Amino acid sequence: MGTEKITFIGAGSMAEAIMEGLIKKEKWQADLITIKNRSNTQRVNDLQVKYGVVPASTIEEAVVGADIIILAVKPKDAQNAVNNIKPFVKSHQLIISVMAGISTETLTNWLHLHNPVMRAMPNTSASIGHSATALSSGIYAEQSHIEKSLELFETIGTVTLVPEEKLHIVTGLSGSGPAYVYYIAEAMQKAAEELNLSEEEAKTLISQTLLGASLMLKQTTDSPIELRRKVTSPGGTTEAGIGKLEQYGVQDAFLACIKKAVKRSEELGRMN
Ligand SMILES: NC(=O)C1=CN([C@@H]2O[C@H](COP(=O)(O)OP(=O)(O)OC[C@H]3O[C@@H](n4cnc5c(N)ncnc54)[C@H](O)[C@@H]3O)[C@@H](O)[C@H]2O)C=CC1
Ligand SMILES: O=C(O)[C@@H]1CCC=N1
Repeated sequence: MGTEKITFIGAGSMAEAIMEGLIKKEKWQADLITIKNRSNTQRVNDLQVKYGVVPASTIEEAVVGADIIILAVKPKDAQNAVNNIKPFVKSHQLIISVMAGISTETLTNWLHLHNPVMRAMPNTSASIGHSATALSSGIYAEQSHIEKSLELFETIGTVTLVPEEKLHIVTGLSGSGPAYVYYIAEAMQKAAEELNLSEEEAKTLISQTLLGASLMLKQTTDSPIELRRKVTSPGGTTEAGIGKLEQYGVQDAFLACIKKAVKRSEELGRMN
C-alpha cells in the first residue's frame, strides 16, 4: 500500500485513469490523493464523489504536503502549470510528468530547481490496472526516485524503463495505442451490425476476441505472424479476409499512423 501523498495537477482523462487504477486496485488510499484542475469545478466534484479523492482549492494547497506531484495537463498548458506550482515546490518532492513530448530537461529548466523529475508514458488502461507504462528519469532523479516511480506505475500495469529519447516512440505506440485497438473494435462492431448481429452479441464476441488475442500475444512465445498463421486455414475464411486487408494496405496504414503519432510527440516537445 502506497503511503506517499500524491497530487495531480490536471484532472482530465489520464489523471482519472491513474487514480482509478490506484484506488480500485486498493494500492493507494483515496484520501492520500489530491487533485487540482484549472477550472471546471463540476469535474473536480465528480471525481471527489466517484473516488473519494481530495480536491484542492488553491495550487498552494495542492502542492504543499505532497510527496509526489503528477503533471497531467495537456502539453500546451504545461509551462503555465509548472509556473503555477514553482513557488510552492519543496526540494524533496518528486515530480512525475505524464505529458506527451515535453522532456525532463525542459521541465527542469522551467522549474529552475533541482527536484527529481521523472517522465512516465502510461495509457488509459491504467484505470483497470493494465497500463503499459514506460518510464524515464531526469538528471536529478536518483535510484530511490526511479524505484518509487516504478512502484507507483507497477500498481497500474507493466512498466518498461527506457532512455528518454525513446519516449516519443512509446507515446505513438502504446500511449496512443489503446485508441488504435478501439478503432479496430469500432470497425468490427460496424461490420457485425451491418451483418445483423445484435449490439450485445457483437460486444461480447469482439471484446473477448481482442482479449483472447492479447493474452495469446502475452502468454505464448509465438510471434504475431505465427499466431496469425495458426488462425489462417489454407483456402479458408481468414485467408479470404486478410486478403482484403492486404488489398487496402492496412499494415502500411498502421505503420504510417504510428510514425505520424511519434512525429506529433516530437512536435509537441519542440513547441515548448
Ligand atoms: N489521454 C491519454 O490516453 C494519455 C494522455 N497522456 C498525457 O496526459 C496529459 C493529459 O491528457 P488528458 O488527460 O487526455 O487531457 P485532458 O484534457 O482530459 O485533461 C487535462 C486537464 O488539465 C486541466 N488543466 C489545464 N491547465 C491546467 C493548469 N495550469 N493547472 C491545473 N489543471 C490544468 C484541464 O482543465 C483538463 O481538465 C497530456 O499531456 C497527455 O499527453 C499521456 C498518456 C496517455
Ligand atoms: O493523444 C495524446 O496526445 C495523448 C498522448 C498519448 C495518448 N494520448
